[in-house]
Amino acid sequence: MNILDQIVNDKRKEVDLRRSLIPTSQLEQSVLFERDSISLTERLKNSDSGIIAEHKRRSPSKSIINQNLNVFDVAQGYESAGVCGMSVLTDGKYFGGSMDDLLLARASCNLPLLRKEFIIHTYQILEAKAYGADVILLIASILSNIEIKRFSEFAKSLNLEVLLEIHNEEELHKSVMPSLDMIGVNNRNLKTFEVSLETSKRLSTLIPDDFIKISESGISNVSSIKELQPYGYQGFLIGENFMKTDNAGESAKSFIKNLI
Ligand SMILES: O=P(O)(O)OC[C@@H](O)[C@@H](O)c1c[nH]c2ccccc12
Repeated sequence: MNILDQIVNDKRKEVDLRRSLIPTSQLEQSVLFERDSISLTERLKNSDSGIIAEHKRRSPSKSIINQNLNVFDVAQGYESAGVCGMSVLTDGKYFGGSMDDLLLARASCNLPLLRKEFIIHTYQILEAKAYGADVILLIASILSNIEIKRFSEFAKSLNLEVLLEIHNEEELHKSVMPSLDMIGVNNRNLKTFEVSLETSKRLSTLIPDDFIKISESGISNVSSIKELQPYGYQGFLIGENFMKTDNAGESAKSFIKNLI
């Protein structure tokens, strides 16, 4: 069994447990359900940098990245650095994140927030809304075409934007549909952890122009972004490169200064 299969197996158990404790009616009562979403796509369209900065304590590929930062400093730092949006990992077992991280990020900044999670059930989309997210991630390699349709349409009905993540051509073809807002190419293969920016370059021409294109993972310098921009990428998702430093916000700030 590869690591992605393991994560999804654990996630199914976790979601069952969560659903048995907190009914959807309770999630729908969250005050954050009434909040107007902030559009990530609009920010990306109007940005010179396109940086989406991630809060990520650890990962299965790198183990510990940084356990010493707190989410509100990171969120405020990213906001004052001028990023377009923030991605918050909420998986606990493999990434050291939590729903509380999302909630604290929401309370600390006015950035569009992406719930970075392995979504396999509509319940997790309600949770995303109830804890202050503006955008959800759907990972094509773990979902069927029908699930992608059902989940993305459900997200849109809650005024959440949808980022669909792909890693190869087959995943792209099975997923393209009007209920998506952004298509992200993960440069990291989640089954083997291999990283290559060539994946973004290769798939770029196949992504229809109706979607904002985002390149994800393994971006550690400005020259990688300059390399990807001619391929039509308007968003760049960066985690480890900022989180491995003592001050993620300052790191993002100097990165953006060098970029624009
Ligand atoms: O830390 P990096 O290499 O900059 O990567 C960030 C982000 O792209 C990565 O965390 C990610 C992309 N897709 C995912 C899906 C699940 C968990 C994590 C991810």
